[in-house]
Amino acid sequence: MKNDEAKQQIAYLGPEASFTYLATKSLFPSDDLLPFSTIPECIEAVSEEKVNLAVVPLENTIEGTVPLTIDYLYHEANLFIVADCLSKIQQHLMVHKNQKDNWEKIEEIYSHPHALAQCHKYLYYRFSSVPLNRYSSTSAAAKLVSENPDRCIAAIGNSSSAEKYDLEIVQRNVHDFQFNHTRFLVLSKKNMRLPIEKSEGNAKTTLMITLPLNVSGALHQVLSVLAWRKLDLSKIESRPLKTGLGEYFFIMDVHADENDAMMKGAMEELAALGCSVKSLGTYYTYLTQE
Ligand SMILES: O=C(O)C(=O)C[C@]1(C(=O)O)C=C[C@@H](O)C=C1
Repeated sequence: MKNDEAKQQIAYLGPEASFTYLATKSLFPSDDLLPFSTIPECIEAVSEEKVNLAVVPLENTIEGTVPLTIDYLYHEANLFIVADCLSKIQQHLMVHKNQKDNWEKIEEIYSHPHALAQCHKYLYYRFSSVPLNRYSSTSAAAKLVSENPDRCIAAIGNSSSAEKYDLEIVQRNVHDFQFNHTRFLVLSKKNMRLPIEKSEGNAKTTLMITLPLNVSGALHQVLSVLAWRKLDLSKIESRPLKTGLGEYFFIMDVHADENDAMMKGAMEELAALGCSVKSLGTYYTYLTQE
């Protein structure tokens, strides 16, 4: 990412060597990267202007949405997406070097819940009686293992965290499906676009839409508004409004600029139909190295 001004402060889900760190480092190689322990803390840091930007995971090809990110963006924060990026995810099983000959007798496994879920089949068939402990990130799990040389415990995470925390990788690529990618968002308080050197495809806009309650065919109307304008959707997902069962909001990615005449018209028409529509901004996808 080009950066002509002074160094920016970028929040990420830490500690160092998490998947989010690797994505952040690849996007902002010469900025100040600040680790936070949870996704909400990253989002709040940028909302409270303690940092310029935050990088958070949004969705994964195996496990789907990271609900905390979407829900926090809808219910708690007022931020814009200024770029997104796709990273290849390879999960490895790692132990303390003192335990490398005992790894088949592991007593507990730690990792981020999304990472554990990406390795569900492997863990189920190989370590069915071993407790799986959800931890704040894959790198936090690796750090925990490094701080407990006498315990026969393992972490699941990437090879950078094995290197950083001096662990032994005992099984490589334990994720259940080979095509494993996570999409990360770069969030800002300002609605702007980051200048990106290696971007892929056209601009994309993320919309959060709430339908009028109890109107039959409301979702069909929303889709029609986009369809007749030939606005291409690449994602649609519903999440609970948290107001009652059966009440949802929708997050949609539309392949168009929010300033295009067709998008402006669509947003006006959606509002006229009684929907509440919020644009999280127009941005480009950055390609990280495979
Ligand atoms: O735990 C990490 O290393 C993270 O950066 C979080 C996270 C996630 O929330 O999805 C990021 C990418 C992988 O999909 C697994 C975990």
